Amino acid sequence: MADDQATAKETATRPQAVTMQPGGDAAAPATGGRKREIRTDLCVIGAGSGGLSVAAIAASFGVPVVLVERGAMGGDCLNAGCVPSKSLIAAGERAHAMREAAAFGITAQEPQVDYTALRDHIRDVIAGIAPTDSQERFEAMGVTVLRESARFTGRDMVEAGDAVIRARRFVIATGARPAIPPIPGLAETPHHTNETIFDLTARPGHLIVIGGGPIGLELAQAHARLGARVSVVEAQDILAREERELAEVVEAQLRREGVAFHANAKVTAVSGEDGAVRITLAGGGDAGETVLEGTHLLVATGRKPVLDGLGLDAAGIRHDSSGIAVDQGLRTSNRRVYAIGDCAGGATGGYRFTHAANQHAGLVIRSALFRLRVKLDNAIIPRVTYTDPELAAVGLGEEEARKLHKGRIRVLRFPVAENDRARAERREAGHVKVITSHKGLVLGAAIAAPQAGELIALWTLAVTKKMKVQDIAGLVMAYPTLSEISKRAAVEFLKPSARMPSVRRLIRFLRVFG
Ligand SMILES: Cc1cc2nc3c(=O)[nH]c(=O)nc-3n(C[C@H](O)[C@H](O)[C@H](O)COP(=O)(O)OP(=O)(O)OC[C@H]3O[C@@H](n4cnc5c(N)ncnc54)[C@H](O)[C@@H]3O)c2cc1C
Ligand SMILES: NC(=O)c1ccc[n+]([C@@H]2O[C@H](COP(=O)([O-])OP(=O)(O)OC[C@H]3O[C@@H](n4cnc5c(N)ncnc54)[C@H](O)[C@@H]3O)[C@@H](O)[C@H]2O)c1
Repeated sequence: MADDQATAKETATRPQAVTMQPGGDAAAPATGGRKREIRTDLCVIGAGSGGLSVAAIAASFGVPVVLVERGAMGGDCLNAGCVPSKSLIAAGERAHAMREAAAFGITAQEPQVDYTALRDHIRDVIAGIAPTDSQERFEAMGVTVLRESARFTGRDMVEAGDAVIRARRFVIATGARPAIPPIPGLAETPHHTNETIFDLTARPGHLIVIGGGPIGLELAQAHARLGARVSVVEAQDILAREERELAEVVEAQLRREGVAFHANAKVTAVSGEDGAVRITLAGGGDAGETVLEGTHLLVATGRKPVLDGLGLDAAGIRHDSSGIAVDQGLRTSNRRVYAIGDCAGGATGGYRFTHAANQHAGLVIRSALFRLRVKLDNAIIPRVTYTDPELAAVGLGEEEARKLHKGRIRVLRFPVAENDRARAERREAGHVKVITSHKGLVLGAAIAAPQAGELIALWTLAVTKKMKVQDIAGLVMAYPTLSEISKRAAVEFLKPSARMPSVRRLIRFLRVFG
């Protein structure tokens, strides 16, 4: 989903079209079919979250833009990522609520799940959002949309179908795809990734998920709630990039819901056919070898940038396995070319989120259109895993903060179980953890709680605006809301001062005045 698109009111000046020879050189002798040349200010490759945002904002300023997309408009987020996964998760929540209803005095029921109808729900949500990202909408904004594969043929030239595009600036936003690990037998064994799992029309009997990161866990919990038996196999700890104490909250909840975990396990072999897969593990809590037998296999072992066929070398653009190398201004080694979103490596730090791609888009606009100096700040990008409870974090974690601030930090916690709203809803697992400097500057926060993805907004503001935790402690939060958890964690910062003898002496002294 592209952000920041709604502002494109005026249509952009159209790019100029002329005819030229193959190979991209207007002066070259004709050697075959003629290519049409398009001269434009901005050429964006990829119409996913990042590319659409750049195109929409540039068009809203009347800048001529060519947008090249070889697949579905909207990219991964709309078609195989955020939107289908959150639609599936929403269905899982409904099923879970039916099973858990007895605690509220309502007869609990085992939900009957129709996976074909579930797939239709997912498709319907995608179809509802698709017009926002559509070719028609972007053309109406004045963007020239080419449904082709783009390839650099020179430092300032891209070929796309029968067009050669010469642009002042290029933005590469080609996204990422599932990274499939080289496990013996995996390539020959039927398996799903995020590109196919949302098309299931029957409930998996036993879904084995390889990869205990955000994708693996979100989909594991959703399918378990929809009635599938689910096992997760992970080479490291579960949600290894997050703080252990918070990842453990999520893991414990999934275990309670019946998900089996095999963490710190090595998959040594995969075999089988449709409906009957076998995974052989070494480690994972068992001394020897374990064999898991399942009906379906989902591979969620990370993402790799989509760079194939882009002709990066022809344009002098450096890249490696983490993506296109960019500096803090999102510029590649070719100064005319930026790279944003999931395909970018280097200074982006591998933050692969729709909102990170949108943030990149905003920076590129300032740099390419207004020639301003821009600088990425990864510390202000929140990350959320949409399990239940959700796990959200922003800024520095405890270990990182301790290192950077030479141990002079404060760690504040407050449990969800002491929040009245959470109690009323019987969703008491988790806590908020806030890291500050010894003077109270908010360095980071992490939350495992219901709606942690919403709650992290306050801490994202605090980190972005370099606020002090005392500012949060002084906020009036509506009662009863989950947001009170954040305030109560902030108040923890002030508690030691309430115990200071000097403060108590002052109160005793002030009593003298009546
Ligand atoms: C299952 C799943 C769930 C996710 N959930 C979330 C979430 O809840 N929140 C969140 O913030 N993020 C989430 N993400 C991540 C999010 O989807 C990505 O970070 C985001 O889509 C990246 O946007 P992008 O523009 O970089 O790439 P994409 O959206 O992937 O778009 C890239 C586009 O470029 C096109 N392209 C590639 N090469 C070429 C070429 N040579 N010529 C022309 N076109 C080309 C592709 O066809 C594609 O349409 C999720 C991802 C997955 C897989
Ligand atoms: N809620 C969100 O915002 C959201 C949701 C899903 C995905 N995403 C984005 O997509 C990215 C990719 O997600 P992901 O979960 O696929 O990747 P990830 O890299 O976060 O996690 C993949 C996990 O697979 C494990 N793994 C790798 N090879 C393995 C093997 N052979 N056997 C067992 N385990 C193995 C890794 O140790 C890792 O923990 C995320 O980093 C995130 O940026 C975001």
